Amino acid sequence: MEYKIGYLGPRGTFTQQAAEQLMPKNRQLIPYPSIADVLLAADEGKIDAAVVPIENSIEGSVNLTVDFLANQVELYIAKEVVVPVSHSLLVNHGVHLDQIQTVMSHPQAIAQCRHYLREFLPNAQTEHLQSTAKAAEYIHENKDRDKAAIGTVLAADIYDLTILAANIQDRTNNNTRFVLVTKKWKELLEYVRSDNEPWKTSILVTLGKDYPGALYEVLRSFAEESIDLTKIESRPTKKQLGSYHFFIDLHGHIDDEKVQKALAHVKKTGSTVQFLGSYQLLTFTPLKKSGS
Ligand SMILES: O=C(O)C(=O)Cc1ccccc1
Repeated sequence: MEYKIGYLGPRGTFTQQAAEQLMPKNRQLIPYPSIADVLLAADEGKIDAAVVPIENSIEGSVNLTVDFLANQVELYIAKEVVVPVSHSLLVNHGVHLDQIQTVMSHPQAIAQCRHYLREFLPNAQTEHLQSTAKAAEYIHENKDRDKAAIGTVLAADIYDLTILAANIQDRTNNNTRFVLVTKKWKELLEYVRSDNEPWKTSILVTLGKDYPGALYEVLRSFAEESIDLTKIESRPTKKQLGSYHFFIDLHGHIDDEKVQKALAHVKKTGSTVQFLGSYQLLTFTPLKKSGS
């Protein structure tokens, strides 16, 4: 069995590196031009699963991914991986820093390199593209001599670019969480599960009606079962201003008795619970060839 795994492409993205490790065997990796495209392809059954970034240690949630999983598609997280993100400034061969007028990349990559850009390219414009590798591919194809891309060391190799500066991110501890999401959750879970890694579960809670202590009641349900929450984040429901739902990550598997008990209690308080997946963390192995 070969699984079709889509990822935010083109070749040379951080997402590709995550995808390679999330599904090391029996898979065909297929690049998609945007997060929306790859999630919709998985939702429509054109591919078996998608790999997308979901959260960054500096910039926070990747809202597009989180909102899609909540509202637009029915996909479940089967595995996660945390990838250390190191950005490089990529140019066509022979281009110098003082020639660069535009820096192109994924918005999060540009945001993560603000200090470098302010110090070394204070007059350059920035341009947002769908991914870091798209920017690298663009300047390669157009042979631009006044543009640079922020991207991976891998992209420099693929698109035949020079690394003008490496490790240009503001913080050395720049990590991004990527998830493997699928409609075939049970099947893929069997495939990617590891023996002794603890489980996490992601859910989306929508409060039934707004009354004092509604969120407190939800949180109490988990506290009473001694369930550890690792993340809680509110996002607008997009239905009306001031209406939110809550993304909650917790320790445990959806089938655990205490998780079931806590969720039953949450529902009893009038809130709804949308399951987003139970999954384990894969430990990322850094590439041998790296920019550092
Ligand atoms: O564009 C990429 O290479 C991605 O995989 C998305 C991304 C962008 C910036 C930081 C982490 C992931």
